[in-house]
Amino acid sequence: MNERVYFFDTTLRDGEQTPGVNLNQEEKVEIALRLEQLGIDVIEAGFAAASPGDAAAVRAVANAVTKPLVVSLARANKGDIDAVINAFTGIENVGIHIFIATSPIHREKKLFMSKEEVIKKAVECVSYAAQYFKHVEFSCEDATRTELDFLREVAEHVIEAGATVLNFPDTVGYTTPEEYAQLFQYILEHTKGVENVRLSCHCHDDLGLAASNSIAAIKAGALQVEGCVNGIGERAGNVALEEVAALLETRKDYYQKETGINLTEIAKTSKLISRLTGVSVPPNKAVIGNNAFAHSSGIHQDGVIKDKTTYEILKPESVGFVETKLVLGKLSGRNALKKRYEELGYSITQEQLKEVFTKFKELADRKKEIFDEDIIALLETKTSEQTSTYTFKDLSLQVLANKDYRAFVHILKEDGSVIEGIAEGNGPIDAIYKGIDQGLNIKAELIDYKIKSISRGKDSIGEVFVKIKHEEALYQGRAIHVDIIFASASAYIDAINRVVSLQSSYASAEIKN
Ligand SMILES: CC(=O)SCCNC(=O)CCNC(=O)[C@H](O)C(C)(C)COP(=O)(O)OP(=O)(O)OC[C@H]1O[C@@H](n2cnc3c(N)ncnc32)[C@H](O)[C@@H]1OP(=O)(O)O
Ligand SMILES: CC(C)C(=O)C(=O)O
Ligand SMILES: [Mg+2]
Repeated sequence: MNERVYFFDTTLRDGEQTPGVNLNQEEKVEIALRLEQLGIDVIEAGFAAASPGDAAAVRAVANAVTKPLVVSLARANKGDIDAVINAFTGIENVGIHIFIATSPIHREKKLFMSKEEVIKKAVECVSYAAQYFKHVEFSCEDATRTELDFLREVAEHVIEAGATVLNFPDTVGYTTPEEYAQLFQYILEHTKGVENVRLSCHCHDDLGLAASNSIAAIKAGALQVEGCVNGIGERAGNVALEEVAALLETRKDYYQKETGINLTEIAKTSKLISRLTGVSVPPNKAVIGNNAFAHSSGIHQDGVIKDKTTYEILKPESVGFVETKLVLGKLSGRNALKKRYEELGYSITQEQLKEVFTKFKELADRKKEIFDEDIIALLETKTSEQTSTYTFKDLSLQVLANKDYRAFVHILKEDGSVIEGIAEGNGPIDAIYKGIDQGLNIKAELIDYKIKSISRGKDSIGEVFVKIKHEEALYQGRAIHVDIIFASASAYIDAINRVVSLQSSYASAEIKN
């Protein structure tokens, strides 16, 4: 039978120590209820002595949740402990978390206490709190910079005084996986009474090792992991609990541990915490980042289409995300493009795919990300161009001394010849349209011109609609392109193609008659 690892969430306490984060009572309760859904075993709801508001929030959280145990942090002094006792008066399933720093740096430079004084304070406080709480967690702050034999000494004393959980925080993110594992092994092997308590790890990410250190501690025998969803917290943050949970699940074969975490709740919990704290999740963040299940290169996309396990070790739906994302862009291949068309309801032949893929790559060279609207537009453009007599080729513009424009427009005819039209106008579009008229020797009046962006972002595709009048009849034209000048010229030529096509159908009707 696999051992059970307990998840202690301190998003509402250490997480609130993230610079700029301040959660009010309602927000703490909302997050706590979600943490309960996530399957968190212990919720550290705050630091009762920090402010009357936090004491009230800690109480409100304890009243709101049913299953998880709720604790409040307290320094090793009677005042802080009394604040927790008062906050939890009359509530079941609560506990206290008392801490004092044990490292020489903190003893000498912050607390101004000797080893003996630290032990005395710790014992006094744990014994006092144990009269009120069945669950008393004790933390040796800055444990990873503490002499190992002193840690053992403190541990033995507080176990005797009534502590039920012993936590060895890597307060400043200083330790390494090997060293942290050795700390737990040492405590487990040498501490009297250790079999009566649960050992806990608490890692900060100052050197980017919070997850590696936490997992090393678990492997070495820690049965509780403390951290925050989204990895928020003081400085570089705490370990991201979702990473530890996902790792223990994905590599159950190796770690052989059970947890109470409902992985499918991770996405919702992460989003709520991000919204209420205002701390956004980086796109590349493991498990919860926007890109965590997005594949952008052709070879990966091809693999994932054939079988997701080629490039996914975790199913997005297993952590509450809807689906794998294939992000279309410059590095995508035909298989991903075809799949997206099919998902959007367009079935295309290999021949069509070949043609549209060339346009797709041209577009992708100009745009960072290709959206669904873009690829639909590509397909539609292709269809309308199939019947075109004239196609816009390129143009150049000159600004004249009087601020008018002169346009040199090149139009490709069906037979491959290029027609040039030159004209002046009071704006670039006016000059281009007059240039097209001149080149094609046609007299059309522009009745309407509209431009809108089809997709998202600064490099979005522009869609231009034009309406022209020719010999009393109205014709519409439409074109899309990332370059709006290109789209404007193409839309006008599209309308002219409709004039030409109607004229040629009249002509053939007359011949038949
Ligand atoms: C590693 C961690 O994350 S620890 C948790 C950190 N979280 C917080 O500090 C958030 C809440 N903190 C607060 O609101 C305030 O700091 C309070 C209300 C707790 C205390 O405020 P103040 O009384 O003004 O003290 P201040 O914060 O300036 O200094 C901390 C004092 O606690 C002492 N102290 C620090 N840790 C402990 C401890 N674990 N046990 C006993 N005393 C401690 C310090 O030595 C210092 O004492 P001093 O005033 O005699 O020099
Ligand atoms: C209060 C303790 C547990 C803490 O947050 C730390 O040492 O990082
Ligand atoms: Mg901490």
